[in-house]
Amino acid sequence: MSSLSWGYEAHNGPDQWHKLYPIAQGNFQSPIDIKTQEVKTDESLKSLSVNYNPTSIKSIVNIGHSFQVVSEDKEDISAVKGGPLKASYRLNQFHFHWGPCNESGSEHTVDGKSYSAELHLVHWNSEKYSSFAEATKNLDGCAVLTVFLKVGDAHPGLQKVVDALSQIRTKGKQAAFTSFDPSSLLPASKDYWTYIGSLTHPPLLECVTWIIFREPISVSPDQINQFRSLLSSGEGEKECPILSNHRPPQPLKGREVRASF
Ligand SMILES: CCCCCOc1ccc(S(N)(=O)=O)cc1
Ligand SMILES: [Zn+2]
Repeated sequence: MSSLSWGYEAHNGPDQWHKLYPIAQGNFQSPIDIKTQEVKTDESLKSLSVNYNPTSIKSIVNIGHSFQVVSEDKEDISAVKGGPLKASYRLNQFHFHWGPCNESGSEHTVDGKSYSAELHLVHWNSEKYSSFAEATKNLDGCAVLTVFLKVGDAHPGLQKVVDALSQIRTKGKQAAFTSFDPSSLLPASKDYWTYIGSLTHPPLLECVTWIIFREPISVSPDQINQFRSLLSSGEGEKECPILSNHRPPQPLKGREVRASF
C-alpha cells in the first residue's frame, strides 16, 4: 500500500494502515465501542454550545473515499464550545461514514451495535492554533461532533445534501453548496458521550476530543443509498462505487468514556 493509496479494501484497508502509519496501533485510536455500563456520568460536564451560521457553508466535494461539505474557517463563523471543550472550536467540514448494507456502516458502536452510518462534524481549536492542519498535531487540537444515522423515515435536513451528490459523482469533483445549516442534522437531545481519540483514517493523528450524541437521527434507505452511488473512480474511469468507508472499533487502552447524562 503506497501512502497515497490507503483505502477500505482488503489490500489497503484498516488492517494495513499501520504499515505506513504506525500510530494506527497507538493508545488513543478511534473509533471505539462505547460500553454503556462502563461510561462514567460526569455532572461537571457543561452543556454543548453549538453555533453554526449557514453562511459559512461553501462547497461539497468528492474526496474519493467519502464526500465533505466544506465550511469557511478563516474566522469563527460556525463553532462549538462548552461540554468537555476548554476553547472555541471552529467548524472545518462535515462528512459521513457508511457501509455496503444498513446493518453496519457507523465507526463508533454502542454495546457492540453498529448504526447504518455516522456523521462527523470536524472542528479545530481556533483559540490556540492557526489552521486545522496545525491543530491536528496537538492533543487538544480538534473536536468531532458525531451523530449516528439509523434507517427509518427520511431526514428533511439531509435531503439537501443528498440532492447535491449528483453534481459530485466522481472523485475530485466539487460543487457550490451554500446556505445550509448543519444544526439541522443534530438530534433533539444533546445528551452525549465524550473521550479522547484520533482521526479515524490516515494520518490517524491523536488530536480529537470526540463528542458522540446518544440519540441517532433517522434517514431513509434511499438517502443512504445515494451515499453508495458516489464513485471513488474519476470521470471517464471504470465506475467504482464507495460502498464502505468505516474503520472498525479500536482498543480503548484504559481510556475513560464520560457521559453528560
Ligand atoms: C493533517 C491533514 C488531515 C487530513 C485528514 O483529516 C481528517 C481525517 C479524519 C477525520 S474523522 N473521520 O476522524 O472525522 C477528520 C479529518
Ligand atoms: Zn469521519
